[in-house]
Amino acid sequence: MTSYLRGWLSAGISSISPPSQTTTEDGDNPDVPALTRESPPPDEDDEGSATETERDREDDDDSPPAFPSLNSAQRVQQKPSAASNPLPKVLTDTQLMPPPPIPSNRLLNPIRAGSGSLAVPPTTAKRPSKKREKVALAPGHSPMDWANLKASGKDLRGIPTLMRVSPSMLKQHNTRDDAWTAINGKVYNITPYIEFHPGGEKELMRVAGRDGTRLFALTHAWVNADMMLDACLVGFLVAEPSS
Ligand code: HEM
Repeated sequence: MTSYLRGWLSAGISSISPPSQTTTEDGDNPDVPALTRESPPPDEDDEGSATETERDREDDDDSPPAFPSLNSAQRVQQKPSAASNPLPKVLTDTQLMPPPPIPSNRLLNPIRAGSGSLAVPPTTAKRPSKKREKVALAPGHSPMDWANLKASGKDLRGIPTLMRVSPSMLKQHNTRDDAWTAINGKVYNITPYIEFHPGGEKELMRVAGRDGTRLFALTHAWVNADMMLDACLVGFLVAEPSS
């Protein structure tokens, strides 16, 4: 180990010439060792005499350089054998990827299939027993008008703060002018919505004064009650307080 280090050190030092033999760049600090030039440039005289004739010959060559240069991108782009074969290669039927398999009947018709990840929710998969009536809404009562009314900032709740509503409290709000219903645990004042309901007043009033979650879901599970009635939120349905 020691001999290895010694050998390595001496080899390193030998490549550095002693300060006395070198001329440093600034020339006035002989203590700083400088690297010896392993291959000093040839003498100027030598260079001149050896290449004189070659240089003369080069100077005589007046042929311009190739343009575009031989390895330029421009040249490469022009290169493809497009000239010889201008048409792109067309794959035959056997070379093409086969078409995907035809989906099974079950995926195409989830309602008939009965279940499966693509099936519609069971609440609306069943044919309604009664004919559904869509009511002609009075002018100024379109879904867009309802959205505008909600956004107007008008009070549609009829109460100052949100409340806990028990089923017995809910029951008291069952008239057209004061109708509340509960859907998914939230209690809404549905009176302002009556004239905007596409299913009509009569159908909507079926849930007045009671929990309408089930009937609502059975009728139109796709309707987002939370979004439709957010401005009418009165409070939250709670269990009857024990007396
Ligand atoms: C309580 C909150 C309710 C809200 C926010 C509400 C909202 C809506 C909306 C947005 C539609 C139009 C749906 C569409 O075009 O796809 C609709 C239609 C309808 N709703 Fe309601 N609804 C409510 C309650 C009820 C209730 C309790 C019934 C009674 C069963 C009912 C019966 C209907 C009917 C029959 C239609 C029209 C027929 C149809 O579009 O297929 N709705 N409702």
